[in-house]
Amino acid sequence: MITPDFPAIRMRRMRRDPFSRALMRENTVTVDDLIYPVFVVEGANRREAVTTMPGVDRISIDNLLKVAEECVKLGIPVLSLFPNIDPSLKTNDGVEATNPEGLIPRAVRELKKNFPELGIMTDVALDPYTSHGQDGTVDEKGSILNDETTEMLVRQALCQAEAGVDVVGPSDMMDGRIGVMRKALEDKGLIHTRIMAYSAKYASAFYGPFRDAVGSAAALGKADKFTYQMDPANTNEALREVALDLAEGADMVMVKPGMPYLDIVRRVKDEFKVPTYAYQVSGEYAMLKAAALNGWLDHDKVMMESMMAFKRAGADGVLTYFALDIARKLKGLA
Ligand SMILES: NCC(=O)CCC(=O)O
Ligand SMILES: [Mg+2]
Repeated sequence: MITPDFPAIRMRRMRRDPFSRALMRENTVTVDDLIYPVFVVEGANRREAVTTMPGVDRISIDNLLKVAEECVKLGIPVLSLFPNIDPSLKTNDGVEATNPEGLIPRAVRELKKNFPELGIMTDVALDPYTSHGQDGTVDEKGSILNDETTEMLVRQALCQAEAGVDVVGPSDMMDGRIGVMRKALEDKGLIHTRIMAYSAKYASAFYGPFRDAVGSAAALGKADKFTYQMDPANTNEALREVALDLAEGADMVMVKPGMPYLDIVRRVKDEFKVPTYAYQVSGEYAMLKAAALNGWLDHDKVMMESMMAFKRAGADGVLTYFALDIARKLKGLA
């Protein structure tokens, strides 16, 4: 069928050449969009592969400093730290998370001493520290206690902030934790610590490989996190969660997982117009890597296209295990 506008309007005209494609391009991916999550372990010169995340290692603090140096060289603005804690330190309440001499506070101090200009973010959550792999204290009946957990999270956030971290990222989904955390930080004079709230974190099966990486998979077993993380069926609920975290004092909000939840990213950005981030989680990384390793997908092309999809959905930045690969690609080094 011939439409009245054709051939006056030919959409293919602007797509014909690289120059006109560049002129009409609506979104771009830059190194400023990247937050690089890394897994930290105790010890010296340790580097252990996470088998379910090809290309990702758990590294000791000395090796972490080398990674940080590369991030600075490449211009990656922020590193985000996740610990793999020795099982002997894990308890029901996860109190090791509040130890100022623990793995993460030490890593933060070393990083800030050596690379003061590199942004450092920490995970505020108890699951790497609990004997049961849940993100909170569990009572006799198996319930995750909200207010007791929040108290511990506040102590964890203060401990990280006192070690000098720039951004705390509460990823636990307890109610009311942003408000008490913000107040506690202010009361201690820690007025510059930014809070990136994992506001809309879904109870997703895409976190599987991450739980191997931090060593919480075995402890968690067949248990799930549906009493605190969001139901993947819901959208409006995510907007309420974001509204609450902003009202309580979050500087930035996050949607997690990423690619299967781009509709949520777009709605959050449209509704609130605040700094909005997405987490391309371990399972998303694993599926792209696995397909690329099999020769079924072009690694770099799907990596860059997935980043562009986040930008198009309205994300201001993305936590991604591809961050180094993306930065090297953008700098023409890979
Ligand atoms: N609190 C951080 C995570 O749960 C990360 C999940 C993932 O990468 O799968
Ligand atoms: Mg909430």
